[in-house]
Parts: sequence; C-alpha cells; structure tokens
Amino acid sequence: MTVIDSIKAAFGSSSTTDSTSTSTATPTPHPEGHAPAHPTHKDANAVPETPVLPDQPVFDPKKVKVIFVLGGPGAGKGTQCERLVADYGFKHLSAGDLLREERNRPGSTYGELITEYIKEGKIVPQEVTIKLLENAMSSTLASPPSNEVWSNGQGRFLIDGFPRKMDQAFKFDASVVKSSFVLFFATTEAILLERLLERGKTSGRDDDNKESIVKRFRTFEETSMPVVDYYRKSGKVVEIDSSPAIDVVYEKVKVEMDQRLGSTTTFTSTDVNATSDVGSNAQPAAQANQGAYTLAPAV
Ligand SMILES: Nc1ncnc2c1ncn2[C@@H]1O[C@H](COP(=O)(O)OP(=O)(O)O)[C@@H](O)[C@H]1O
Ligand SMILES: O=c1ccn([C@@H]2O[C@H](COP(=O)(O)OP(=O)(O)O)[C@@H](O)[C@H]2O)c(=O)[nH]1
Repeated sequence: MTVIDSIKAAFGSSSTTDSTSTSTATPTPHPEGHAPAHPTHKDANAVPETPVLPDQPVFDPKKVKVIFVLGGPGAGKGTQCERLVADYGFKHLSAGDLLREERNRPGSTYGELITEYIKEGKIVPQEVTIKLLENAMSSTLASPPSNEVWSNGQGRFLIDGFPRKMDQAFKFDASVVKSSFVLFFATTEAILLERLLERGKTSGRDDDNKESIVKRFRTFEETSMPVVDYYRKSGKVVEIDSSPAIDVVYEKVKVEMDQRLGSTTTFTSTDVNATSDVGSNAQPAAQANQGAYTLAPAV
C-alpha cells in the first residue's frame, strides 16, 4: 500500500474515483494503532491522523455570517471576492488557496494527497478542507480586522470554492456554522476555458492546464452542481451571470449584496489589507500568517 492509498483508506476513500460521489456517509474511522498522534515528515509510511470535526457548530450563526461563493473553475469567484472584501469588510477564505498553502507547508501530512487531488480535479477529503476553514475562521475571529462588522465577536466570511460536494455542505453546517446564502457565478464552459488558459500563463497553478481543466469541469458538473441545486431548492442561491466584464458583474453583485446586507460600507485601506490576505494566489500574506491556517499540530 502506498502512502496515498493509506491516506485515502484513513478517509474512507480507497480509490480516486469515489471522490466524485455525493455520498454523505461518515468517513471510516482511523484504523486503531496505525497513526502516531502527530506524524512528522520522517514518518514517510505513517497513516496520518484524520482531523476530527466537532459534532456541534463551533460558531454562533447570529454572530458569524458565512456566504458561500460558488461557480465553475475560472468563473470569477476570487476576482469578485476581492472587491467584496474592500466594500463590505468580509474576510475572504478560498478553500483552494488554503489547500495549496497546506500542501506547501513543510512537514504537512497532507501535501502529497492534496497535490494528487488538485491535479486530478477531484475533491480533497472533507475533513482536511473543513478543518482548514475552521482554523482560518477561528484565527480571524481571534485577531479580527479593525472595522465595525468585526466588533463584539461578530464577523462575516466569504467562503470561496466551497462546498463542492454534498457531504462537505452537510458537515460544514453541522460542525462549523450554517451558511447565510450562496453567491453563484454562472457562465459557459467556453468562457471558463478561455479564462483558465489565460490565467494559466501566470498563475503558476499546476491545474490551470487543458488536461486538468477538463477534469475539473467534469467534477464541477457531476459533483458540485448538485450542491448548488440543493441550496437553490431552499431558496438560498443568488445567481449572477459572470460572462460580462468584471465591473459589470460586480455591479450586479453589489445590488444583491446591498439587498441582503445593507448598503456598501467603505473601509480604509488598512482594513482592506487586513481582510484580503487569503485571496487567490496571495502567497506573501499567506506566509505572514504561516501556521495560522494550517493543520500543523498545536504546540
Ligand atoms: N468577468 C470577467 N471577465 C473577464 N475575465 C475575468 C472575469 N472575471 C475573472 N476574470 C479572469 O478570469 C480568470 C479566473 O478568474 P478567478 O477570479 O481567478 O476565477 P475563480 O476564482 O472562479 O477560479 C482570472 O484570470 C481573472 O482575472
Ligand atoms: O473545497 C474544496 C475546494 C477546492 N478543492 C480542490 O482545489 C482545486 C482548486 O480549487 P480553487 O477553488 O482554488 O480553483 P477553481 O477550480 O475554482 O479555479 C479544486 O479543483 C479541487 O481539487 C477541493 O478539493 N475542495
């Protein structure tokens, strides 16, 4: 059994194909006696400990607002989030950025697993992603941005590119906090492809190439669209056509946001920086927060 197989077994995901299923089953518990409490880099063959998610929501939904930002790869989620941070004081958490940051962290137990899943356009086992999000949220609330929407333990998060699978949606609601609504950016596959190939020229991302893009499209259609449809049935989806130019899309986004949050508040540039450090490809800020948003064992 390879290290990757061991990790998949620990997450109840023994083949690469089952990560696209919409199963809501609880992951297989970690095999007794196989995992050191905090496996180190040296434990090349160790089966890592599965992150444990709480049974009850960690955050109070009256204080902590979460808006999920969904859409196909390249739909413009990160681009629009960046603007919303500046105008509404959100903290932007990109699930993909958090995974890439964890993958790049020296000694991460999950580096190899994350690399393989991202290259194949598959969904990383939910425990890893949800734990990263929960850690990032706790850390933000512990040192909140200095603007009024973060006073008295309150906060608002844009969670970008998550949930991409039904089990993630259910588990996040149950163990982190129930989301307020979903901002869904819709456009055609042809536009997505064009944008991703263009982004690939400078992004340095190993999944912004034709082969991975096609796989990501299939995962989006088969696994992530059912999540959008699920939220749509409960009236929680705000759908925006993201085909037009960035400014045109953002004008529509603002109208929808103002209806739900009250009109735009303008924040100082200091505040903008404080809330945008986990934006797309935000490497320097991610380094400044090293350890804060990772799965590194607590010391
Ligand atoms: N409305 C738009 N029109 C043209 N290009 C866009 C638009 N929105 C985003 N882009 C560009 O498309 C690429 C993908 O956008 P991004 O925000 O990274 O997407 P996502 O986060 O959904 O993967 C980026 O290079 C971005 O600059
Ligand atoms: O909840 C998530 C979010 C992202 N990913 C992985 O990260 C990749 C990149 O996601 P990101 O949101 O950064 O990029 P996008 O595909 O939207 O451009 C995806 O294809 C998945 O492999 C994942 O496994 N779970």
